[in-house]
Amino acid sequence: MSAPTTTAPAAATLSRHPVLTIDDLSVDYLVDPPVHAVDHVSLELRRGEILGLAGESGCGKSTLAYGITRLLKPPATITSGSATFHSREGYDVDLSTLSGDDLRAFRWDKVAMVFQGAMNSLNPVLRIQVQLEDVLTTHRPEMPKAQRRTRCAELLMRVGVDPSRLRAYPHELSGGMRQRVMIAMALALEPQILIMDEPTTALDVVVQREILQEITRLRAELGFAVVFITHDLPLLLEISDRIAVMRAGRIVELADAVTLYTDPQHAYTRRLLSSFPSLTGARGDFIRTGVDASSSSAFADETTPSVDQEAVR
Ligand SMILES: Nc1ncnc2c1ncn2[C@@H]1O[C@H](COP(=O)(O)OP(=O)(O)OP(=O)(O)O)[C@@H](O)[C@H]1O
Repeated sequence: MSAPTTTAPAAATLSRHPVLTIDDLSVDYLVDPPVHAVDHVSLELRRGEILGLAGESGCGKSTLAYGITRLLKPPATITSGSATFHSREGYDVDLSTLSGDDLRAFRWDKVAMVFQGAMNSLNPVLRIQVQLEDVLTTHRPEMPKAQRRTRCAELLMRVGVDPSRLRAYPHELSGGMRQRVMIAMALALEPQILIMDEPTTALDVVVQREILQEITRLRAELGFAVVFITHDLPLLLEISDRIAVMRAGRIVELADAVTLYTDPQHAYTRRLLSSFPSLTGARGDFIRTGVDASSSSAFADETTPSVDQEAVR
Protein backbone atom coordinates (compact mmCIF):
# COMPACT_ATOMS: atom_id res chain seq x y z
CA MET A 1 0.00 0.00 0.00
CA SER A 2 1.24 3.44 -0.74
CA ALA A 3 2.33 5.78 1.99
CA PRO A 4 0.28 8.87 2.72
CA THR A 5 1.12 12.00 0.85
CA THR A 6 1.24 14.53 3.59
CA THR A 7 -0.66 17.71 2.84
CA ALA A 8 0.64 19.33 5.99
CA PRO A 9 2.11 22.75 5.35
CA ALA A 10 5.82 22.85 6.06
CA ALA A 11 6.43 23.70 9.71
CA ALA A 12 8.11 26.94 8.69
CA THR A 13 4.97 28.20 6.93
CA LEU A 14 2.67 27.47 9.84
CA SER A 15 1.31 30.32 11.87
CA ARG A 16 3.07 30.98 15.12
CA HIS A 17 -0.05 32.65 16.46
CA PRO A 18 -1.84 30.63 19.09
CA VAL A 19 -5.47 29.69 18.68
CA LEU A 20 -5.55 28.27 22.20
CA THR A 21 -3.42 28.95 25.26
CA ILE A 22 -3.53 26.51 28.14
CA ASP A 23 -1.92 27.98 31.20
CA ASP A 24 -1.06 25.93 34.29
CA LEU A 25 -4.10 23.67 33.90
CA SER A 26 -4.60 21.00 36.56
CA VAL A 27 -7.40 18.46 36.78
CA ASP A 28 -7.98 16.11 39.71
CA TYR A 29 -10.42 13.24 40.04
CA LEU A 30 -11.75 13.59 43.54
CA VAL A 31 -11.79 9.92 44.42
CA ASP A 32 -10.02 8.26 47.33
CA PRO A 33 -7.12 8.75 46.97
CA PRO A 34 -7.45 11.67 44.53
CA VAL A 35 -5.92 11.27 41.08
CA HIS A 36 -3.90 14.21 39.77
CA ALA A 37 -4.70 13.44 36.15
CA VAL A 38 -3.46 16.72 34.64
CA ASP A 39 -0.72 18.42 36.55
CA HIS A 40 0.05 22.09 35.81
CA VAL A 41 0.04 21.83 32.03
CA SER A 42 0.88 24.87 29.93
CA LEU A 43 0.63 24.58 26.17
CA GLU A 44 0.00 26.70 23.13
CA LEU A 45 -1.88 25.34 20.14
CA ARG A 46 -0.95 27.30 17.05
CA ARG A 47 -3.44 28.26 14.40
CA GLY A 48 -3.59 25.57 11.70
CA GLU A 49 -1.16 23.11 13.25
CA ILE A 50 -1.59 19.44 14.03
CA LEU A 51 -0.41 18.96 17.58
CA GLY A 52 0.01 15.32 18.55
CA LEU A 53 -0.49 14.35 22.16
CA ALA A 54 1.40 11.17 22.99
CA GLY A 55 1.87 9.15 26.13
CA GLU A 56 1.05 5.85 27.72
CA SER A 57 -2.42 4.85 28.81
CA GLY A 58 -3.60 6.75 31.87
CA CYS A 59 -1.14 9.65 31.53
CA GLY A 60 -3.98 12.17 31.25
CA LYS A 61 -4.39 12.84 27.52
CA SER A 62 -8.18 12.52 27.42
CA THR A 63 -8.61 14.39 30.68
CA LEU A 64 -6.62 17.27 29.22
CA ALA A 65 -8.79 17.26 26.07
CA TYR A 66 -11.98 17.17 28.13
CA GLY A 67 -10.59 19.88 30.37
CA ILE A 68 -9.94 22.17 27.40
CA THR A 69 -13.49 21.77 26.16
CA ARG A 70 -15.02 21.84 29.64
CA LEU A 71 -16.58 18.43 29.10
CA LEU A 72 -15.33 17.11 32.43
CA LYS A 73 -17.87 15.68 34.80
CA PRO A 74 -17.57 14.95 38.55
CA PRO A 75 -15.51 13.54 40.15
CA ALA A 76 -13.21 15.51 37.82
CA THR A 77 -12.50 19.05 38.87
CA ILE A 78 -10.22 21.75 37.51
CA THR A 79 -7.98 22.75 40.40
CA SER A 80 -5.82 25.36 38.68
CA GLY A 81 -5.16 27.23 35.50
CA SER A 82 -7.04 28.40 32.46
CA ALA A 83 -7.67 27.81 28.79
CA THR A 84 -8.06 30.82 26.50
CA PHE A 85 -9.34 30.66 22.94
CA HIS A 86 -7.99 33.28 20.55
CA SER A 87 -10.54 33.76 17.82
CA ARG A 88 -9.44 34.44 14.25
CA GLU A 89 -11.79 37.42 14.46
CA GLY A 90 -9.41 38.94 17.01
CA TYR A 91 -11.05 38.44 20.40
CA ASP A 92 -10.13 36.14 23.30
CA VAL A 93 -12.45 33.89 25.27
CA ASP A 94 -11.55 32.60 28.72
CA LEU A 95 -13.25 29.21 28.58
CA SER A 96 -13.89 29.16 32.33
CA THR A 97 -16.33 32.04 31.89
CA LEU A 98 -18.59 30.10 29.52
CA SER A 99 -21.62 28.15 30.64
CA GLY A 100 -24.94 26.84 29.36
CA ASP A 101 -25.84 27.84 25.80
CA ASP A 102 -22.66 29.86 25.32
CA LEU A 103 -20.55 26.85 26.16
CA ARG A 104 -22.58 24.55 23.88
CA ALA A 105 -22.35 27.05 21.03
CA PHE A 106 -18.64 27.46 21.59
CA ARG A 107 -18.11 23.71 21.43
CA TRP A 108 -19.62 23.29 17.99
CA ASP A 109 -18.73 26.63 16.56
CA LYS A 110 -15.13 27.15 17.63
CA VAL A 111 -13.95 23.81 18.96
CA ALA A 112 -15.27 20.45 17.80
CA MET A 113 -14.36 16.98 18.99
CA VAL A 114 -14.26 13.53 17.48
CA PHE A 115 -13.83 10.54 19.76
CA GLN A 116 -12.94 6.94 19.14
CA GLY A 117 -16.49 5.76 19.74
CA ALA A 118 -18.07 8.75 18.01
CA MET A 119 -19.37 6.67 15.14
CA ASN A 120 -21.52 4.76 17.60
CA SER A 121 -23.14 7.90 18.87
CA LEU A 122 -25.14 8.46 15.68
CA ASN A 123 -28.85 8.00 16.31
CA PRO A 124 -29.72 4.60 14.77
CA VAL A 125 -33.27 5.55 13.81
CA LEU A 126 -32.50 8.81 12.01
CA ARG A 127 -31.13 9.21 8.52
CA ILE A 128 -27.69 10.80 8.17
CA GLN A 129 -29.28 13.84 6.48
CA VAL A 130 -31.46 14.54 9.52
CA GLN A 131 -28.55 14.27 11.94
CA LEU A 132 -26.24 16.50 9.92
CA GLU A 133 -29.00 19.02 9.32
CA ASP A 134 -29.79 19.09 13.00
CA VAL A 135 -26.41 20.69 13.75
CA LEU A 136 -27.13 23.43 11.22
CA THR A 137 -30.74 23.95 12.32
CA THR A 138 -29.61 24.34 15.93
CA HIS A 139 -26.58 26.53 15.38
CA ARG A 140 -27.44 28.33 12.12
CA PRO A 141 -31.21 28.80 12.46
CA GLU A 142 -31.10 31.60 9.94
CA MET A 143 -29.82 29.31 7.18
CA PRO A 144 -32.54 28.59 4.58
CA LYS A 145 -33.59 24.95 4.25
CA ALA A 146 -32.31 24.60 0.68
CA GLN A 147 -28.92 25.91 1.71
CA ARG A 148 -28.82 23.53 4.65
CA ARG A 149 -29.41 20.60 2.32
CA THR A 150 -26.68 21.70 -0.06
CA ARG A 151 -24.34 22.20 2.87
CA CYS A 152 -25.00 18.65 4.15
CA ALA A 153 -24.13 17.22 0.73
CA GLU A 154 -21.00 19.37 0.60
CA LEU A 155 -19.93 18.23 4.04
CA LEU A 156 -20.24 14.57 3.13
CA MET A 157 -18.28 15.08 -0.08
CA ARG A 158 -15.63 16.89 1.90
CA VAL A 159 -14.97 13.78 3.98
CA GLY A 160 -15.10 11.45 0.99
CA VAL A 161 -18.62 10.06 1.38
CA ASP A 162 -21.01 10.09 -1.56
CA PRO A 163 -23.88 12.52 -0.86
CA SER A 164 -26.35 9.79 -1.86
CA ARG A 165 -25.57 8.33 1.57
CA LEU A 166 -27.43 11.22 3.18
CA ARG A 167 -30.54 9.07 2.91
CA ALA A 168 -28.90 6.14 4.68
CA TYR A 169 -29.40 5.07 8.26
CA PRO A 170 -26.21 4.61 10.33
CA HIS A 171 -26.43 0.78 10.20
CA GLU A 172 -26.26 0.95 6.40
CA LEU A 173 -22.80 2.51 6.57
CA SER A 174 -19.46 0.92 7.39
CA GLY A 175 -17.62 1.94 10.57
CA GLY A 176 -15.21 4.06 8.52
CA MET A 177 -18.08 5.87 6.79
CA ARG A 178 -19.84 6.52 10.07
CA GLN A 179 -16.65 7.97 11.52
CA ARG A 180 -16.33 10.17 8.41
CA VAL A 181 -19.89 11.35 8.99
CA MET A 182 -18.91 12.30 12.54
CA ILE A 183 -15.95 14.25 11.18
CA ALA A 184 -18.27 15.98 8.70
CA MET A 185 -20.55 16.85 11.58
CA ALA A 186 -17.64 18.21 13.61
CA LEU A 187 -16.64 20.38 10.65
CA ALA A 188 -20.19 21.58 9.93
CA LEU A 189 -19.70 24.99 11.54
CA GLU A 190 -16.08 25.41 10.43
CA PRO A 191 -14.49 25.25 13.88
CA GLN A 192 -11.05 26.68 14.44
CA ILE A 193 -9.95 23.75 16.59
CA LEU A 194 -10.64 20.05 16.13
CA ILE A 195 -9.83 17.75 19.02
CA MET A 196 -9.51 14.13 17.98
CA ASP A 197 -9.16 11.49 20.68
CA GLU A 198 -8.15 8.16 19.12
CA PRO A 199 -10.52 8.94 16.24
CA THR A 200 -9.45 6.03 14.06
CA THR A 201 -8.31 3.43 16.56
CA ALA A 202 -11.37 1.23 16.15
CA LEU A 203 -10.99 1.11 12.37
CA ASP A 204 -8.89 -1.17 10.25
CA VAL A 205 -5.56 0.21 9.14
CA VAL A 206 -6.53 0.90 5.53
CA VAL A 207 -9.59 2.91 6.51
CA GLN A 208 -7.60 4.57 9.28
CA ARG A 209 -5.00 5.73 6.81
CA GLU A 210 -7.58 7.08 4.36
CA ILE A 211 -9.27 9.07 7.11
CA LEU A 212 -5.96 10.49 8.32
CA GLN A 213 -5.18 11.64 4.80
CA GLU A 214 -8.59 13.30 4.71
CA ILE A 215 -7.92 15.08 8.00
CA THR A 216 -4.55 16.45 6.95
CA ARG A 217 -6.01 17.55 3.60
CA LEU A 218 -8.97 19.26 5.24
CA ARG A 219 -6.76 20.99 7.75
CA ALA A 220 -4.66 22.41 4.90
CA GLU A 221 -7.84 23.45 3.06
CA LEU A 222 -9.80 24.90 5.97
CA GLY A 223 -7.01 26.00 8.29
CA PHE A 224 -8.28 24.58 11.57
CA ALA A 225 -5.84 23.40 14.25
CA VAL A 226 -5.94 19.79 15.41
CA VAL A 227 -5.10 18.24 18.76
CA PHE A 228 -4.62 14.61 17.87
CA ILE A 229 -4.52 12.12 20.74
CA THR A 230 -3.32 8.58 20.33
CA HIS A 231 -1.07 5.92 21.83
CA ASP A 232 0.28 5.39 18.35
CA LEU A 233 3.50 7.38 18.29
CA PRO A 234 4.56 6.28 14.78
CA LEU A 235 1.24 7.56 13.49
CA LEU A 236 1.71 10.88 15.30
CA LEU A 237 5.17 11.24 13.82
CA GLU A 238 3.61 10.97 10.39
CA ILE A 239 0.83 13.46 10.73
CA SER A 240 1.83 15.99 13.40
CA ASP A 241 3.64 19.27 13.09
CA ARG A 242 4.53 19.23 16.78
CA ILE A 243 4.22 16.53 19.40
CA ALA A 244 3.72 16.91 23.13
CA VAL A 245 4.75 13.92 25.20
CA MET A 246 2.74 13.49 28.34
CA ARG A 247 3.65 11.48 31.38
CA ALA A 248 1.81 11.25 34.70
CA GLY A 249 -0.24 14.35 33.95
CA ARG A 250 2.64 16.52 32.80
CA ILE A 251 4.04 17.53 29.42
CA VAL A 252 7.61 16.30 29.63
CA GLU A 253 8.66 17.27 26.11
CA LEU A 254 7.24 19.34 23.28
CA ALA A 255 9.00 19.61 19.96
CA ASP A 256 8.36 19.57 16.26
CA ALA A 257 7.83 16.02 15.08
CA VAL A 258 11.12 15.64 13.24
CA THR A 259 13.16 16.93 16.18
CA LEU A 260 11.29 14.75 18.60
CA TYR A 261 12.11 11.72 16.48
CA THR A 262 15.69 12.57 15.64
CA ASP A 263 16.78 14.30 18.83
CA PRO A 264 14.54 13.41 21.77
CA GLN A 265 15.62 15.25 24.90
CA HIS A 266 13.72 13.51 27.64
CA ALA A 267 14.55 10.00 28.79
CA TYR A 268 10.84 9.13 28.76
CA THR A 269 10.49 10.24 25.13
CA ARG A 270 13.44 8.05 24.23
CA ARG A 271 11.84 5.14 26.04
CA LEU A 272 8.55 5.75 24.32
CA LEU A 273 10.24 5.87 20.91
CA SER A 274 12.19 2.71 21.60
CA SER A 275 9.01 0.91 22.58
CA PHE A 276 8.00 1.02 18.91
CA PRO A 277 10.48 -1.31 17.20
CA SER A 278 9.32 0.01 13.85
CA LEU A 279 10.80 3.40 14.69
CA THR A 280 14.26 2.09 15.21
CA GLY A 281 16.51 0.90 12.44
CA ALA A 282 16.63 1.91 8.81
CA ARG A 283 12.92 1.58 8.07
CA GLY A 284 12.10 4.15 10.70
CA ASP A 285 13.79 6.76 8.52
CA PHE A 286 10.84 6.52 6.16
CA ILE A 287 8.27 7.38 8.76
CA ARG A 288 8.51 11.10 8.27
CA THR A 289 8.87 11.11 4.49
CA GLY A 290 5.20 10.59 3.70
CA VAL A 291 6.37 9.81 0.21
CA ASP A 292 5.47 6.71 -1.71
CA ALA A 293 8.59 5.00 -3.03
CA SER A 294 6.95 4.57 -6.42
CA SER A 295 6.13 8.25 -6.79
CA SER A 296 9.37 9.80 -5.64
CA SER A 297 12.61 9.99 -7.51
CA ALA A 298 14.38 10.17 -4.17
CA PHE A 299 13.16 6.69 -3.41
CA ALA A 300 12.94 5.37 -6.95
CA ASP A 301 16.13 3.36 -6.60
CA GLU A 302 15.30 -0.31 -6.99
CA THR A 303 17.48 -1.16 -4.03
CA THR A 304 15.39 1.03 -1.75
CA PRO A 305 12.85 -0.97 0.20
CA SER A 306 9.30 0.03 -0.55
CA VAL A 307 7.77 2.48 1.89
CA ASP A 308 5.15 0.26 3.37
CA GLN A 309 3.92 2.42 6.19
CA GLU A 310 1.75 -0.33 7.60
CA ALA A 311 4.74 -2.62 7.84
CA VAL A 312 6.91 -0.11 9.63
CA ARG A 313 4.32 0.50 12.27
N1 LIG B 1 -13.79 9.04 36.25
C1 LIG B 1 -12.59 8.85 36.78
N2 LIG B 1 -12.44 8.67 38.11
C2 LIG B 1 -11.24 8.49 38.67
N3 LIG B 1 -10.08 8.49 37.97
C3 LIG B 1 -10.16 8.65 36.64
C4 LIG B 1 -11.41 8.85 35.97
N4 LIG B 1 -11.19 8.99 34.65
C5 LIG B 1 -9.85 8.90 34.49
N5 LIG B 1 -9.23 8.70 35.68
C6 LIG B 1 -7.78 8.56 35.92
O1 LIG B 1 -7.14 9.72 35.45
C7 LIG B 1 -5.89 9.39 34.88
C8 LIG B 1 -5.84 9.95 33.46
O2 LIG B 1 -6.79 9.25 32.65
P1 LIG B 1 -7.02 9.61 31.10
O3 LIG B 1 -8.16 8.78 30.64
O4 LIG B 1 -7.10 11.07 30.94
O5 LIG B 1 -5.66 9.08 30.48
P2 LIG B 1 -5.32 8.81 28.94
O6 LIG B 1 -3.88 9.17 28.78
O7 LIG B 1 -6.30 9.47 28.08
O8 LIG B 1 -5.48 7.23 28.89
P3 LIG B 1 -5.94 6.33 27.65
O9 LIG B 1 -4.90 6.53 26.61
O10 LIG B 1 -5.97 4.95 28.21
O11 LIG B 1 -7.29 6.83 27.24
C9 LIG B 1 -5.75 7.89 34.96
O12 LIG B 1 -5.00 7.58 36.10
C10 LIG B 1 -7.18 7.43 35.11
O13 LIG B 1 -7.24 6.21 35.85
